[in-house]
Amino acid sequence: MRLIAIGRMSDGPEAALYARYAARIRPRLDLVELPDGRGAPAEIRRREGAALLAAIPPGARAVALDQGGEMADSARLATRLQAWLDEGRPPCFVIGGAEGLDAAVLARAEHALSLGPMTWPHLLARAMLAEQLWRARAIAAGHPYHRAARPDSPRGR
Ligand SMILES: C[S@@+](CC[C@H](N)C(=O)[O-])C[C@H]1O[C@@H](n2cnc3c(N)ncnc32)[C@H](O)[C@@H]1O
Repeated sequence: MRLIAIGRMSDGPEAALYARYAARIRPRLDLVELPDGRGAPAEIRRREGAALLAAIPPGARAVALDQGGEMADSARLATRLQAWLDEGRPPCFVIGGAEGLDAAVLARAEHALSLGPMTWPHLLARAMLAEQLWRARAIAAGHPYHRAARPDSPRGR
């Protein structure tokens, strides 16, 4: 599996968090970091979008991380991920920069995945994705890391 993302992580807390989960994921998750674009917001999105598109291998199953994407629960993601792997087309996840993903990247993606309706910083989104991929693989393997049971919320949804 691959993760293509805008921005370079230094040795900050986001990098440590990402590394903690990414190291556990099988099949392994290769990280490709691309530099932040320069210019006005629309130009940044366009330039970063072109770089992201160029980094997606031809024929790869691109999966965009996007607020407007599917809001799968962890079990659903586990099922999806297993199906993608069984098909022999592992996902190539794509995370945008501060200006978000260009429309061309969203159009290229075969699937869009949401981490919820809130906007997350792109470096944190990487760590959250890595944790969810590790959790998804733990679910698929029957590993006790994931505990699905939770009480009904008194506030509803
Ligand atoms: C700071 S966000 C970009 C915000 C941008 N204004 C937008 O609306 O997309 C940077 C990247 O992190 C990822 N991201 C942030 N929040 C997300 C969420 N709730 N679900 C999925 N991806 C998210 C997306 O790939 C996004 O392009």
